Amino acid sequence: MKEFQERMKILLKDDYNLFVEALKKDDQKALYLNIRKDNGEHVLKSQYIQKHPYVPLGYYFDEKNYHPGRSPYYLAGLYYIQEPSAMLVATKMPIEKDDYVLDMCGAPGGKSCMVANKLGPQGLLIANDINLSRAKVLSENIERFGVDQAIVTSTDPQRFSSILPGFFDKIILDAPCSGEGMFRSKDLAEATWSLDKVHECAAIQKRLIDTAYKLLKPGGLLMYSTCTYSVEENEDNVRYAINQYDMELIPLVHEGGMSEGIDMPEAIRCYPHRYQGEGQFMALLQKHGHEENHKYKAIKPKISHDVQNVVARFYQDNLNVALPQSLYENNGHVYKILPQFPDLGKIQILRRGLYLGEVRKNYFIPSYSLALSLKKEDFQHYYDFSEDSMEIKQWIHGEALPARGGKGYGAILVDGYPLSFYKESNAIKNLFPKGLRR
Ligand SMILES: C[S@@+](CC[C@H](N)C(=O)[O-])C[C@H]1O[C@@H](n2cnc3c(N)ncnc32)[C@H](O)[C@@H]1O
Repeated sequence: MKEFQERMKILLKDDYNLFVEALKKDDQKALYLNIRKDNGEHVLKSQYIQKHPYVPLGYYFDEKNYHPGRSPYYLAGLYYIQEPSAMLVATKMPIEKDDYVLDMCGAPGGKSCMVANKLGPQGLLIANDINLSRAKVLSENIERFGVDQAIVTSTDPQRFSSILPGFFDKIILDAPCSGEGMFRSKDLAEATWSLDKVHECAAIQKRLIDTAYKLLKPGGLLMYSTCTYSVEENEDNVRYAINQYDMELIPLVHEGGMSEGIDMPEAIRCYPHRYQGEGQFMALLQKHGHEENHKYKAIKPKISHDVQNVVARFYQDNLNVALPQSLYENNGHVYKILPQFPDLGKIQILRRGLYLGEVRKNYFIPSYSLALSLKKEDFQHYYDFSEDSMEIKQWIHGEALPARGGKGYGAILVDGYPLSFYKESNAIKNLFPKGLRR
């Protein structure tokens, strides 16, 4: 780590001591609200939060006194907990409602869920991570946010190149990196850093830039970001993109505390002694060139009449919303797909749009994600309990509740926000996912 410290001294000059002091402090926690949930701010404990100055829907919170991650509101998808500098990446990415967006290295999903906050019904997000177990977490977070314009995949992004060249309006490349921006004081004493690692990461990042360029539409935007300070992994790679390809650096707006890139005023660097958050780098690049003539295959609805009828009957008997127009069934698992969803061939897909639930024999088991994508008024039946009620504690623990005289499927709500489905007969049977119970 001595070598890392020497490099930081050269990089930061007079600021180095301030930087070392800042690393002694606890890291700052933050969250942003899910735009799909009305009035989400009211569920936050106002005495422990502070509005993030530059992130719409973003808040810092006091982790010593407030644990929003433990609240049932978290399980109801009201917010995403993310490091405050990392939040800037998707905040600074200009996203239009009907954009097709790829999050190449998406897990656990902090940027993907914020992109989903900005997309409209015609938009598309492909959220990918090469690592399957991390991609599963990404998929769970997309589920919790009730997103229906997203496909979650786990593949080497290079594999998209033959299927979707020139397809995306926007790509976020939040690259795997040496992670220097996440170090705290104690890390400085431990040998977890090496220059070899920096060079290894820089090489991987260049290959990811190559792929991103192929996948972008002419005129499309690439947000390149890392949580590290090394110039090799940041400005050098941005220069590589500009020199190697027909790409232009688009200036990002610097707000209080954000620093310029090294000899690159268009880019943003965040340092813990200047900005309330960890280390972060981001730069926005635009691909030049003319419209290319590629053909993409859209995924077609695929469901048998019998299965569709079972799902339709469930909607009619229990919900106040129409059955989605395009459904896709895979071994009894039913998804709502959208016309803009491309056919991804043999790429491993973890989530193909909104997962509605499973048809077994001739009945339908509605999913947690369906519940979280709906509003209170979309259910014909529900029981609404407060955040700190015994019923909500029992529910999250996986217990059934005593019957209250209803029949069939409905939603358990926490202060008006759907948390999961239940099935009532002689008890209120718990359909909250087993893996999330606590
Ligand atoms: C910095 S993290 C991404 C954080 C994420 N964007 C977020 O905001 O929650 C980098 C991710 O890149 C993934 N990764 C590593 N190599 C990759 C590759 N070649 N292609 C795609 N993802 C990769 C890692 O599994 C890791 O989850």
